[in-house]
Amino acid sequence: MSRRGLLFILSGPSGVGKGTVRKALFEKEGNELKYSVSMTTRNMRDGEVDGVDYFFRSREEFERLIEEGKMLEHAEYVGNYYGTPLDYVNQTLDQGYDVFLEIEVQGAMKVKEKVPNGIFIFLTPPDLGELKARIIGRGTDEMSVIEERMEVAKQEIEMMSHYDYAVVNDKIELAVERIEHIIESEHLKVSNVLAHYKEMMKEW
Ligand SMILES: Nc1ncnc2c1ncn2[C@@H]1O[C@H](COP(=O)(O)OP(=O)(O)OP(=O)(O)O)[C@@H](O)[C@H]1O
Ligand SMILES: Nc1nc2c(ncn2[C@@H]2O[C@H](COP(=O)(O)O)[C@@H](O)[C@H]2O)c(=O)[nH]1
Repeated sequence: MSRRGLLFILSGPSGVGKGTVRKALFEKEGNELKYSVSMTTRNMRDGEVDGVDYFFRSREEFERLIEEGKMLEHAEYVGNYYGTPLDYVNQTLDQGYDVFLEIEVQGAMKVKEKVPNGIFIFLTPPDLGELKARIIGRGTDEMSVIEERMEVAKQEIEMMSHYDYAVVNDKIELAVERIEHIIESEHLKVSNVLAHYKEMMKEW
């Protein structure tokens, strides 16, 4: 594989279904798309596995990695750090694989500054009532945190204009199909096809 991979960023308000849709997408996509596991300082939830769901790290370690320039982006979200380890993303793109990030909006905007040719996808809820119902239904947050997440969600929805695509998560399978279509279309863009041919021609 000679072409550098494409970087896809799935973002959107808390509870809209980013994790659910991403997992369903990866079950279908096999090995072609690589998921970048994030790092966080929040506590592990029941059923979560270190290195699979997140790299769970202390605040001290996270801050050291920020200082050392090891994070592509990071954000403080509801009292904890979340961030994308830089080396994995760079190495995987260099190997020619597409990389997929699932991150909140502040972090996505930082990636946009650093990687303007990333493909930014905003996952939207069918409506705000459904968003709140999903966060409550998940049963992972206390009511005060849910209210905080809803306030952040309203500000985040206003950031949609900075994204390339908006995908409504009404039904999981439909949201996954919409994202698959986006990935396919991005591969057909002349700029991306041309980059692939330019790399090939260097080798001839
Ligand atoms: N299309 C959908 N229809 C109904 N429920 C959904 C749908 N997508 C996700 N959910 C449910 O909504 C809840 C929130 O989903 P999920 O945890 O994936 O959201 P998230 O955006 O990753 O949240 P966070 O940003 O807080 O990590 C879960 O209980 C999930 O099962
Ligand atoms: N800026 C980043 N945000 C991230 C990253 N990984 C996950 N997230 C987002 O944080 C919130 C909260 O997640 P939760 O697991 O505590 O519910 C959610 O919106 C995630 O998408 C990251 O690397 N950078």
